[in-house]
Amino acid sequence: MNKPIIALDFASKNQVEEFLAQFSEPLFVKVGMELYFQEGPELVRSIKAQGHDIFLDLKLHDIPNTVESAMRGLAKLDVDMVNVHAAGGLEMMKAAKRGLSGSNTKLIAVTQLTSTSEEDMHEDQLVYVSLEESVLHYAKRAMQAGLDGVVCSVLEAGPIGEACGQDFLRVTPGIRPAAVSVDDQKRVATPAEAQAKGSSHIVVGRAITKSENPSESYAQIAAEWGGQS
Ligand SMILES: O=C(O)c1cc(=O)[nH]c(=O)n1[C@@H]1O[C@H](COP(=O)(O)O)[C@@H](O)[C@H]1O
Repeated sequence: MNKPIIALDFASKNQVEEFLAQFSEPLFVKVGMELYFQEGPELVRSIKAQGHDIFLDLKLHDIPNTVESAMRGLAKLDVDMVNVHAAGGLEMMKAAKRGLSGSNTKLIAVTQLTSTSEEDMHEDQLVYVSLEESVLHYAKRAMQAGLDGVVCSVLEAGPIGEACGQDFLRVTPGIRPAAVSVDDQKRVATPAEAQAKGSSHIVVGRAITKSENPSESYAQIAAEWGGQS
């Protein structure tokens, strides 16, 4: 099983270093927009040099040419995983993949954000299929574009595994241990549910980073998920 991916949603390098100092083992961490826009590629290099795996979550969504060039730059960081928005379309996803050619970085596509409910999707996007159908459609397009997998909620991980194969990654945020508040997430599940319903990876932020004892919360989540901590 894969390690839980810890979302390092912090605003500064100091906060990240303070957080990482509480762990003695190599982690799989996610660097997202908040941190990357403050600290840039230098921090990514430094986290990598400490032996951690990195999912660089910048959710690219632009015209194919721009995304391809941006990915060519990100490929040089040699991170483990990056993402785009599937809503950017088949050609954009193919272009993103071309930009990464020659690197070992896995490319996944965000389907419908886990903060989106079916009602939100209808109102905001005027998409009137079910949320699961929309997510499945995006997953099939991502597979057609040659991507390694998708970001989805635990609720869609099983159907995507059946439609796209078990090797196609189902990276699932929106993870909440039973006692932790849901905040802005709408499609949530516990680590044990993620395990039972076919996620390949879980992404956990606040349940660890805002915990009184992050390393203990991480160990509990990893044990419930069944991954190595
Ligand atoms: O691409 C992502 O990582 C992502 C996609 C998605 O649909 N939902 C989602 O929550 N995320 C990210 O996953 C993390 C979840 O954080 P918590 O809600 O604090 O566990 C955040 O860093 C989000 O940016």
